[in-house]
Amino acid sequence: MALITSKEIFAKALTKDYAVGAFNVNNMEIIQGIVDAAKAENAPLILQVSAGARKYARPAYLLKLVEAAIEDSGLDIVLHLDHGEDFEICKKCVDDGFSSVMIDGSKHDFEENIALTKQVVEYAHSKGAVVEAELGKLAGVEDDIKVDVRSATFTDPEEAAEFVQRTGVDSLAIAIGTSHGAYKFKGEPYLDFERLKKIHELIPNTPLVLHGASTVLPEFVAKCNEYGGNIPGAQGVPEEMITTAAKYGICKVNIDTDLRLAMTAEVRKFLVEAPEEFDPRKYLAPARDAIQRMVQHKIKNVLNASGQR
Ligand SMILES: O=C(CO)COP(=O)(O)O
Ligand SMILES: O=C[C@H](O)COP(=O)(O)O
Ligand SMILES: [Zn+2]
Ligand SMILES: [Zn+2]
Repeated sequence: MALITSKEIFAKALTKDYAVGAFNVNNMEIIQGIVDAAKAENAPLILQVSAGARKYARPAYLLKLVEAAIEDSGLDIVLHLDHGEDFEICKKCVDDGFSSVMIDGSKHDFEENIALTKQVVEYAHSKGAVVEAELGKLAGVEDDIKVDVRSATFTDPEEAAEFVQRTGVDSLAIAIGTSHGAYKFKGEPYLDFERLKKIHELIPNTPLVLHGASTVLPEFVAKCNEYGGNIPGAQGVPEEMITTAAKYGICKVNIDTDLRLAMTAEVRKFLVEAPEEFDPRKYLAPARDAIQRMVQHKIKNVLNASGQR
């Protein structure tokens, strides 16, 4: 039971066409639900922390919670910085003991992204950590502005090959049509699988990462809306598309929105059905259990990572 890098688990995933779940964590109940699911499924696991999570939960708390999760579960776990904006936050997290960091240089031009990524790779590798970079832009989601997939800048396969060769990065997040949040597609869901296949063909040994990979599970959207929520038209990536993507080099699948929906649906339901209750444990416990069920479902039926630990 230890903090490990993703090197070995990605190498195995690449050869066996399954993907490793990378789940965003923000508090104890979310961590417990995810880790219990990975233990039950005997699956490799990445817990990832965004800058927003570091601000919300504070770094020291999250680090200790993940250490406790490793000790309590006996599992090897990857602790990953999600969407690191600059060298400084990547360095801070590596120095804090993260085994993996993402430097998200996708907002910079190609050469600037390469220079920034190389700087992070050099430092992280010197400390035994691994690095994820990003090439291509996911469409952002702002308030009620529905994502127009065409507004995203998809990853160029030849550029991806040059980027990996020049930076030495360990894994690469690519843009093929996904976006963060609950409103991923205006019309029919669409991922550019031809582009993914081409990227995988050019860099077959590079683990690829899919951000914005939540399905925005309809059952949770319906439950949220049934108990006072208001998220009409929320739509994500169909689960079969995620399973297909794992056959073409996608080794890491980022999931945050489905965690949020699973937790929020349970809390909303409880608060409507038990207005007399005011013990947070009464609604955080079922929320944690809902997260565990949802993550186990993803591992078993979407990522095909059960038993791959
Ligand atoms: O990409 C993500 C985290 O980096 C999460 O994506 P979702 O919003 O689809 O869960
Ligand atoms: O990249 C997006 C993840 O879902 C993290 O989101 P956050 O910045 O709200 O924590
Ligand atoms: Zn990005
Ligand atoms: Zn992301």
